[in-house]
Amino acid sequence: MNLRDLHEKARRSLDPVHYDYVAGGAGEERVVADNERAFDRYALLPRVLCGGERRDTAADLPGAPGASPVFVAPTAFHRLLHPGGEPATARAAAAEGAVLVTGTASTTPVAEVVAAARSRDREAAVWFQLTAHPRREATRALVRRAEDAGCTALVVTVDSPVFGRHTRDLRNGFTDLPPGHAAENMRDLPGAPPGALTDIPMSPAVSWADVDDLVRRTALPVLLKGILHPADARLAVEHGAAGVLVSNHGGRQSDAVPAALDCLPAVADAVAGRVPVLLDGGVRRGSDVAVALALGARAVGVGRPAVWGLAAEGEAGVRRVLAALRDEYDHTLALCGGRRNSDLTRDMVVRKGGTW
Ligand SMILES: Cc1cc2nc3c(=O)[nH]c(=O)nc-3n(C[C@H](O)[C@H](O)[C@H](O)COP(=O)(O)O)c2cc1C
Ligand SMILES: CCCCC(=O)C(=O)O
Repeated sequence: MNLRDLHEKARRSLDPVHYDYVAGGAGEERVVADNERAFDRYALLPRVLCGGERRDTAADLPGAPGASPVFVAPTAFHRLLHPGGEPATARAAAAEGAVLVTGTASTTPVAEVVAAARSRDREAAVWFQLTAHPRREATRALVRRAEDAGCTALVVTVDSPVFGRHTRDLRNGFTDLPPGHAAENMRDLPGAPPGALTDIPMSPAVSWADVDDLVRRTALPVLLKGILHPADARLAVEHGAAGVLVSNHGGRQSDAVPAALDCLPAVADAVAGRVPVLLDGGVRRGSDVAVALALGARAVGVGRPAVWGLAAEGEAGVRRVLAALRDEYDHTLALCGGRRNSDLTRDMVVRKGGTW
């Protein structure tokens, strides 16, 4: 199965405006393209004669021991893309042992998303992606909803002090959710009526003090999503983050940043093993997973590939995407002479074109 076929099927089945919302990014979409292209710049240098019959690709993640090394990155508005919505995605992720990061901008309340995941696997880990609200009481209420729902970690998006300018959405005039859809987690939050994209307000005032407040108030591990600068990775650890997610939001915020993969080694060096480093952006094949793990990631997220699976075939489509990536990754690991994820090391990734 080729993930490109599912993408094509999704493209045919979606309203073109909604397709553009998912596929598109900020500005000229240079970063969208670069995230994928970055993986093409590297090759894997295998080790041989490593002598092991069994492989174990499980990854220990905050609030998710033994998870798949491929997780579902948070993406908004699943009911817009398939009637099964977030519950379909959640069941698929749980069935594949993959962490689902469910979003603030979910079209299903977080409690229902977690319940759907647990209906497949009682131990399923669902993390909650938090967009900090300009009003602290609203942010705290969102966190409480995630905690009460049974989420096992919080993923705070830190790359969105303002919303990215999505060129295609601006051209298509896509600013509001169609009638019948709402950002359900925002219901009855102070000052945040549901019903429009713009009702998930972002806050340019968010700072490290908010991270401190969050870490103090919740017992859940707090990961920061959207770290690119190694100095911020260091700060994240100092402020009590339980993990750092290297991400440029799939090229949907700034169109002037490096590919996520190109930021990974420096962030991994800065974190120096103190907390897990994760990555999302441009992961499309099992060998991409291997390159990212070798360059210092504990696990990698997929945004658009999971959405294409959902739009094309609902729960079964998401499962196919996650199963294919994990299976291809396992095969790549075998070809690299690895038995576990930590067998992939930085010396096994080389720039294409030779180094002499
Ligand atoms: C349609 C769509 C919606 C997204 N919504 C969110 C969101 O609500 N919060 C967030 O932190 N990231 C969001 N993201 C970014 C993803 O979490 C992730 O960083 C990105 O999609 C990874 O790149 P990839 O699509 O190349 O895998 C969204 C991405 C897409 C494509
Ligand atoms: C308005 C909700 C945030 C969606 C988002 O983060 C994205 O589309 O990239």
